[in-house]
Amino acid sequence: MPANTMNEDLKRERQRCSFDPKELTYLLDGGEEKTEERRQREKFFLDDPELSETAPSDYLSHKEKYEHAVKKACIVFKKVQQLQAQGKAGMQNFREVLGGQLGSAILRDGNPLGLHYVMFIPTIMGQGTIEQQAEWISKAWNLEIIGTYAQTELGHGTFIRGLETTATYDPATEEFVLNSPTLTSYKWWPGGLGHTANYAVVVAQLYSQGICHGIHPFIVQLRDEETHLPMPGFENVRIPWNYMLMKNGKVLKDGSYVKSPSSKLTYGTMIFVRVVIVQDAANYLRKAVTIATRYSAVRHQSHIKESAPEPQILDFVTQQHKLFPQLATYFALHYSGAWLWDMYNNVTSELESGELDRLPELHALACCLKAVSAADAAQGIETCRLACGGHGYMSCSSLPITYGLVTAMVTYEGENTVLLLQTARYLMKAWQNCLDGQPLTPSVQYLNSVRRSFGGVYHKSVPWIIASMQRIAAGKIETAHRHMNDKIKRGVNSEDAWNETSIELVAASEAHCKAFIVETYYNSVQQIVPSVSQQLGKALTELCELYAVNTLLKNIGDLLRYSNVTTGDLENLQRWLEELLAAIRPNAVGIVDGFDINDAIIASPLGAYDGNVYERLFAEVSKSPLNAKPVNESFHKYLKPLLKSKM
Ligand SMILES: CCCCCCCCCCCCCC(=O)SCCNC(=O)CCNC(=O)[C@H](O)C(C)(C)COP(=O)(O)OP(=O)(O)OC[C@H]1O[C@@H](n2cnc3c(N)ncnc32)[C@H](O)[C@@H]1OP(=O)(O)O
Ligand SMILES: Cc1cc2nc3c(=O)[nH]c(=O)nc-3n(C[C@H](O)[C@H](O)[C@H](O)COP(=O)(O)OP(=O)(O)OC[C@H]3O[C@@H](n4cnc5c(N)ncnc54)[C@H](O)[C@@H]3O)c2cc1C
Repeated sequence: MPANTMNEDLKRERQRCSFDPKELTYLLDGGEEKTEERRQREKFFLDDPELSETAPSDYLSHKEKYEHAVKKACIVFKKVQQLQAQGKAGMQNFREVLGGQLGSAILRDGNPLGLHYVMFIPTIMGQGTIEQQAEWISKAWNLEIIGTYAQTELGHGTFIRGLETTATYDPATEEFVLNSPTLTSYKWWPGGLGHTANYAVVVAQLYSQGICHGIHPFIVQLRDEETHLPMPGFENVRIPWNYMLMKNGKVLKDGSYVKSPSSKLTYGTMIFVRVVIVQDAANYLRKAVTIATRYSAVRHQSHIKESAPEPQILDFVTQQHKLFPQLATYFALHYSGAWLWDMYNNVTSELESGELDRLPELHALACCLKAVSAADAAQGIETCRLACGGHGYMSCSSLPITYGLVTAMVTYEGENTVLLLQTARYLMKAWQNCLDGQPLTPSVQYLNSVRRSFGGVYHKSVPWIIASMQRIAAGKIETAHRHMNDKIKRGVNSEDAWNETSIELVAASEAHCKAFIVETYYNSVQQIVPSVSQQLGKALTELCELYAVNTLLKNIGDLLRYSNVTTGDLENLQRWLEELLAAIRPNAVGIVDGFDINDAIIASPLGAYDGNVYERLFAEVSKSPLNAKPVNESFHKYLKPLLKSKM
């Protein structure tokens, strides 16, 4: 590959960008100093020869992939410890390096220690008493033990009240006896459970004094700490009394049960991970859209005008319509995720002081934001892949693996439909409160004002779009509420009525979430614009407008159904969309440069900073062991005899 050459198209793109991408980088990182720290941290890991790929992991066996992953995870851990010793890393960095964008670049096929940091330690922190935290956290933090989170069973993932594993308290020995007696009660799916972890938080039905008290978390040793041999299977496994995490519900030594202030506090780790997923989904989307945007600036194909040379494919408006909404979606999810993270931290500290009032609203928002961000990021990444034509299909483009990672988010930590129905449950109550004149929580306040007016004359502004989306959400919530109640009035019992209305309930929940995202994104941009250069402010505003217009246009049917919009208004919206695509076009490469994703994290010949797409693609395929010899043995073994026999 020619050294130090920069693709000419990308050079031109960088010259025409209206703002300085560095300003965007500093904004996203939280300041120049933070950017420098992040870059240093990335360099510290990515420049380590032991962590760089010798060959793409595609060519390794399943077993080899696992062994490489463990080796790298251990190197990464030691390096994080070094940073920690220098006061340069905390829990947040552990998550970033072991689970986030940087981590997934180093450990492309997953991190065997991921669940240890993302769920095992947070569960002990959130569910353990002070004494239990003191006992377990430092051991876990220093990797004296390796944990995972074992909740899902072969028979149940969603309906956790239906888990079959039991933990029965035996006051005679002051122990719990854990049992997974059936095939369907096997713990199934927990990351690291197979070969890596030697401890787990096991979620089981608690029995004491003959009464079932529902699911609770227990620390269970899975493997010997020295030999790593598995402990005897899950039949009558005994663990000491203080291995039940007892910050919330407790069993006293005599077997009496002390209820938690809310049974849902046991579900705290799930809320935490859902909140983290929103940011994580956004980051994967920004990686995919960086790849597809740079590639589209370098790739020339076909004609716009017969008389002109083949254009960059980024000049096709349909290509812009595929990619620029993904750029905007990144920002929308980034700001909504940041908002949710703040709310999570505030509500968590309220819970610490016994205030539970805002837990239902946090749960409702975390559920729908996790669902919508996972689904939209997955769909956006797939759009980016398709936008790269055949080259996007290649594994080395990194787009298929990125899609694979993000589509898993749709299922794990609460399957999306199930989570949207949880939010719908909250919305149905909110609508009832609205009808009854009861106070509403902040995220559903809009129901009151929308109920009073279904009107609103079109004007070209994001606030008009926000009001329209709130109108759609309120309309859908009202329709689902009315349909469900009609069924109940006709004698259908409320559970069946819920199931029969669930298509509309899910749609209402999605509409509520989209309205929330547009509003949060808009408010964030409004706050930022005065503090950045005029050029960056303009670019950020255009992206926000694009997100709003595009989201509304994707819901034309709903808009026509729930507002008094005219066909003329719709034409105006379409024109606005096209104007925005044209306005964003010169800045597209600058925006993805502003994301400042290291080439080693991009890990794609299509998306490197220098734009040497074809040279890098060639270099990539030459790594395949299949290309090492001109004739593969299978020719002599199988093809040649077959060809001979035909003669
Ligand atoms: C940087 C690092 C990046 C790392 C990225 C991440 C990688 C991570 C890798 C991770 C890998 C993947 C790891 C994994 O996958 S770990 C396994 C994750 N598993 C799940 O998420 C299971 C999903 N299921 C559930 O959460 C529950 O069973 C649901 C919610 C479905 C029903 O439950 P249940 O049947 O018990 O409840 P109900 O429907 O009768 O409702 C009863 C009431 O409870 C309220 N309620 C319900 N839930 C909550 C809650 N949480 N907080 C507060 N309240 C809650 C609810 O609003 C209702 O309130 P009300 O209406 O009565 O007032
Ligand atoms: C990559 C990955 C990693 C995972 N890691 C872990 C882990 O570390 N620890 C752990 O404990 N678990 C883990 N899981 C399990 C995960 O949490 C569950 O798969 C998830 O919660 C969904 O549950 P399920 O598989 O039982 O799906 P199901 O609930 O069986 O879903 C199947 C279908 O049924 C529908 N459905 C189910 N219930 C309802 C309902 N009430 N209303 C309407 N529709 C419904 C769903 O919408 C879906 O379409 C992981 C899963 C994956 C894919």
